[in-house]
Amino acid sequence: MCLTSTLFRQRALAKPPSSCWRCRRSVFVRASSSTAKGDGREIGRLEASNDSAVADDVYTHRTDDTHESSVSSSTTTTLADLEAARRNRKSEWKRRQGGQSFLDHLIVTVRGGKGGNGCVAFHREKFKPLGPPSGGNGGCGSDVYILPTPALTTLSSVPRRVHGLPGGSGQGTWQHGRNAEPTVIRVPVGTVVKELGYDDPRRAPDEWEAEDEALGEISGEEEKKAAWRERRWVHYPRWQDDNLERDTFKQAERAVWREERERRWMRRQRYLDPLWLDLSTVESEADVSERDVDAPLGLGKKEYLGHLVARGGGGGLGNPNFVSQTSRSPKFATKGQEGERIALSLELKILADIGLVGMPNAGKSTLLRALTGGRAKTEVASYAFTTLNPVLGVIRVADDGTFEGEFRGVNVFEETAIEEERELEKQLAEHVDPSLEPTSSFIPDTSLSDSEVIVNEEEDNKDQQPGFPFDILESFRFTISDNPGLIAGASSNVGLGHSFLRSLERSHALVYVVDLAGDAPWDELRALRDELEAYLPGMSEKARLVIANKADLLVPLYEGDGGDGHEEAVENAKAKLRRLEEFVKAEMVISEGGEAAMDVIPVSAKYGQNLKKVVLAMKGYAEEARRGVL
Ligand SMILES: Nc1nc2c(ncn2[C@@H]2O[C@H](COP(=O)(O)OP(=O)(O)OP(=O)(O)O)[C@@H](O)[C@H]2O)c(=O)[nH]1
Ligand SMILES: [Mg+2]
Repeated sequence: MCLTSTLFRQRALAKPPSSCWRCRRSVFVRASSSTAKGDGREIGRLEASNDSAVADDVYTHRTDDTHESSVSSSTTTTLADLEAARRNRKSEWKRRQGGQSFLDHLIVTVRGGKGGNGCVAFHREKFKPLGPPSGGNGGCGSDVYILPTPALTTLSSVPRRVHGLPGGSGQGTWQHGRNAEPTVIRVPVGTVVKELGYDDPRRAPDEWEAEDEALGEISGEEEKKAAWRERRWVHYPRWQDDNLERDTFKQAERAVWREERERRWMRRQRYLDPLWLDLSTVESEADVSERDVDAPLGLGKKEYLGHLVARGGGGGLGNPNFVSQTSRSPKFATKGQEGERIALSLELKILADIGLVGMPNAGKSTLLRALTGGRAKTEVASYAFTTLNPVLGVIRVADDGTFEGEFRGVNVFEETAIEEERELEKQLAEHVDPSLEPTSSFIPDTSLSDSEVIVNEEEDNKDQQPGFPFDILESFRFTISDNPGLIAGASSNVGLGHSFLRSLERSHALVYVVDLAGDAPWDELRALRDELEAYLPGMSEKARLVIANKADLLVPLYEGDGGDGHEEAVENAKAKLRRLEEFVKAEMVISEGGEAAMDVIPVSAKYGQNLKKVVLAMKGYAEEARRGVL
């Protein structure tokens, strides 16, 4: 049943639309139609059952019945789905704010190249006025491949529409057209490619539906028939009418139709087994296929192009192909075939050893900056949803647990450039002090002079080069991904939704980050666990550790040491931490590791306190994962 009619009956639409918005045909379907016809098998049967209808039926291929069956499985779409889709669009839009070039989900429409046309020509030579037919065949359109490429880290460089190149047309004196070069879509390693299903509303029409659509706009049977022929045949100049009368042409037309029907049927079969590729490793030809032993000697080694996703159309046939006993000089040739059209959904899953999961403002980005000594360029600010897309950081650890961030000696990790820029803009807008310059990303140690601060920043750049002293100490490295904040209700796309969690699916271990200074960190933990479960049942079992951040706020470090209220603050902080630990013991067990409770480590990411413990624990998980224990 047509989706638009369903929506109308649910009163989601005020009046019935004149055409189905998904397949864009003006067929409006009866409410009583059967829902059992929705699969591609049925479509294939209906297509195949048109056996005897040849010349008159060739241009009206898709009947209303097939239209009904093709859209019948959409009936399950409800208003809640539409609302979820709207929220999804909104959260995607939010994630694209601020010129973010990171892209981890994309729908790409792919079209194989069109085949070149065949040629109608006759050989001409001196003293030989009536030469044989000599039109060349058209070349094949380009096939489209998809190739995982290690140099890419985001899908932003992948075009949304990919059209293969057309094949060259055939020419006189038996010159065949050139086959088009293959087209390669390069995607980052870790991309999952899924073909959109037949009933997916985001799917673009395939090559046959596109033709039906174009022909559907033409009124009158004769005109449709003429348009159908126009798309398939090339005639010798001024011989079109004559050709249409001839039996040889009618025979050829029937043969073309039979072959076309077979291709249509095969295309529908493809919907039953949609493409699904997990491109997690870099592949080479050697991994995938054996070399063809029958290939001619001396043939250069073929470059590996990746996985074939859409075939280019075959080239048209030149007029020598239609020579027969009864027709020695056929004056027609076929045009090139359309390439396959498919819609692919690309999802990028970042592979990190550890994934940070926490509410907005819990301090995930500050933690990543502290662990990498500020090398991971993730934004820190005091408002929710500062981080809009996952950011990866590499943690380098020495044997004794010293990590690079600690080694760099930066004291405080605070608000980064964006927060400062906003502050500056605000002040400029209020005309406070136009000469105000943004300060350094870090608040330096008060014992350093201004000139030393600058040196510190220069050294920061130098550290990127080889020869940094930590290179000698480093014995292990692992990756952490900082993620946008997850909030209760994210599963229904509240906030930024939880689409970014797809990156965490492939992380070996997850670590919760909660704000210990908040009112009820245990409630935060519960909500986080529930959201992970709502996203993917069983996903919360990957969580291994709870980091209780912002411990410094409970017991101020630099003020009142031993002063009034300090003892009391310490006692309160201890009591809160104990309560959190009890909650974790009671509710957050690691089932895989034999019902053990998760560790809770209080830290201050901002001031780099107690991070060594965190690093050692994370290192343990990463090592376990590499040994295949996790
Ligand atoms: N006092 C104190 N403040 C912290 C600490 N860690 C983070 N903050 C502050 O908390 C605020 C939020 O920090 P972020 O690192 O941006 O938090 P986030 O979890 O990445 O937030 P989103 O990206 O919005 O999800 C910033 O103002 C930080 O300076 C800490 O250990 N102590
Ligand atoms: Mg953040």
